[in-house]
Order: sequence, then structure tokens, then C-alpha cells
Amino acid sequence: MELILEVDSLSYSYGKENVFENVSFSLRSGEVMCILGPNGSGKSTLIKCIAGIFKPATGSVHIMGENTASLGAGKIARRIGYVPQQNEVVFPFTVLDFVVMGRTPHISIFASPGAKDMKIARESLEMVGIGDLAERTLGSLSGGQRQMVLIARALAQEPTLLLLDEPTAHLDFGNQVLVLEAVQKLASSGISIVMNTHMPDHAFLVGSRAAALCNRRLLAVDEVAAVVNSEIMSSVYGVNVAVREIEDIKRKVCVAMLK
Ligand SMILES: Nc1ncnc2c1ncn2[C@@H]1O[C@H](COP(=O)(O)OP(=O)(O)OP(=O)(O)O)[C@@H](O)[C@H]1O
Repeated sequence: MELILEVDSLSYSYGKENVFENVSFSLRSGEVMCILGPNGSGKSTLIKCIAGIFKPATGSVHIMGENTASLGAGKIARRIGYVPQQNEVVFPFTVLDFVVMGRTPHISIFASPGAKDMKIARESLEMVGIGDLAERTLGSLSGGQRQMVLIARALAQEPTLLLLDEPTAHLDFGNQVLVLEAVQKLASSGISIVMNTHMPDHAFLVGSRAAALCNRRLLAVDEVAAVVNSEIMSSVYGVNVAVREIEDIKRKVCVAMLK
């Protein structure tokens, strides 16, 4: 599998203190890296550094062998799709018009989206299972549908790497599962994915690997089972966590042990 992303010795600071330092990991095509960590540990900041939105204080991010620091915004946008945490600001666009905006990095500055761009936008909606919403307005959608639209817009960029910042936040159980199924499907189509999540179980469900960001550093980056275990999860979240295997489906789950 081709090496897609190399994050090397990254640190970032908003002021005097580093939010995180010495963060390193790599990702191959079709792999999903789940980034775990408590509130405020720097997961969103890390994703923004990878997306080229923030300039790290030290270290480098290479995408397909090229340093993002020397790639222009357009080239980064043709390789990396970024889905920020969902906010409630909704523009009066149709879903299709909004998703076709993801084609911007592929369209010359004086041109309008062409037939090919519209086709890719529609295919992106189909990929996340919401082709039937194309003509709806964004304001008429549920939170789960809106999250899928945001992912579809990033897919319209035809990215090699997709960055998802807590894509299941605020979604009900069923919509969380739909998002995870979309993540799984996109990864099996060859897209590499870095996904921030508050749910360690997501790593068991869709992760190729996991990383735990805590106390300004990556505590662990490894296969999921080596990161999502009782010792590391209890230490990261400061509560008692057990990991159990469900025999009949051969899958591990995280269980909070209340005092
Ligand atoms: N624009 C900003 N200016 C100053 N400090 C910031 C800014 N954005 C975030 N921070 C601080 O940086 C730290 C990391 O924030 P970040 O949002 O990256 O964490 P997170 O792990 O994504 O949090 P959460 O899980 O709550 O979304 C926090 O202490 C936060 O208060």
C-alpha cells in the first residue's frame, strides 16, 4: 500500500505553551487512523495542521511525498479533503450547489462548474448514500444529513486523504452508524482517512490504527487493540475503562466502569 501521509515531529502553539509536541505517524492508502483524546487535548488543532490551515511550530506534513509547507492551497485542496466539526451556520444553497463547491480546486479561476464537475458532485452524494437530497436546501436537512453533505463536498475534491473532525458529534445512534459505514466504504475505495472521535469504540469499528493524544503528546500510535485497551483508555480519560470481547461477533468494545 502506498504511503500517503507522513506527519513528522509536529508541534503547535497558540501562545506560550505547546498544545502538542513531537507528534509523528504515517498512513497508507485505504487506512483509517482514529485519533482519540480528551476535550482540549489538541485533536482539532492537529487536524488543522495536517490540512495546512495552521502552520506547525516545528515538524512537517508530507502528502504523497510532498511537504505541504511548499504546496499551494490549491494543490493541498486537490489532495486533502477536510470536514470540520459541524456548525449550525447554514447557507441558502441546494445540496448539489454546495457539494459542487468542493470542485473549486479543480476549476480554473474564471470558469464555472462544468458537466464533469456536476457529475462528480452527484457521484459524491451517491457515495455517502444521499443522492436523493441533491435538490433540497441545506436548511431543510437534519444534522445527520448535513454531516453527509459536508463529507460529500470534501469527496467532490477527489481527495487522496480525508480529514474528519468528530464526524459523528451530535448525531443519533443510527446516523453515527451511517457515518461510520460511509467511512468504511470510502477507505475500502482507497481513500486514507484521519478521523477525530470521542468514542474509542469507533476505532474497533473502522480503524486500521489508533492514536491517543493526551498531555501534549501522542501517548500511543499503533494497531487499534494496542491503543484501545483498559490501561491506556483509563489513563487518557481519567475514568475506569474495561475492554471486553463480544464472543459471537468477535469484536472488542470499551466499557465504562462506574464507581
Ligand atoms: N483559536 C484558539 N486560540 C487559542 N487557543 C485555542 C484556540 N483553539 C483551541 N485552543 C486551545 O487549544 C487546545 C486544544 O484545542 P483543540 O480544539 O485542538 O482540542 P480538541 O482535542 O479538538 O478538543 P475537543 O475534543 O473539545 O473538540 C485547548 O486548550 C483550546 O482551548
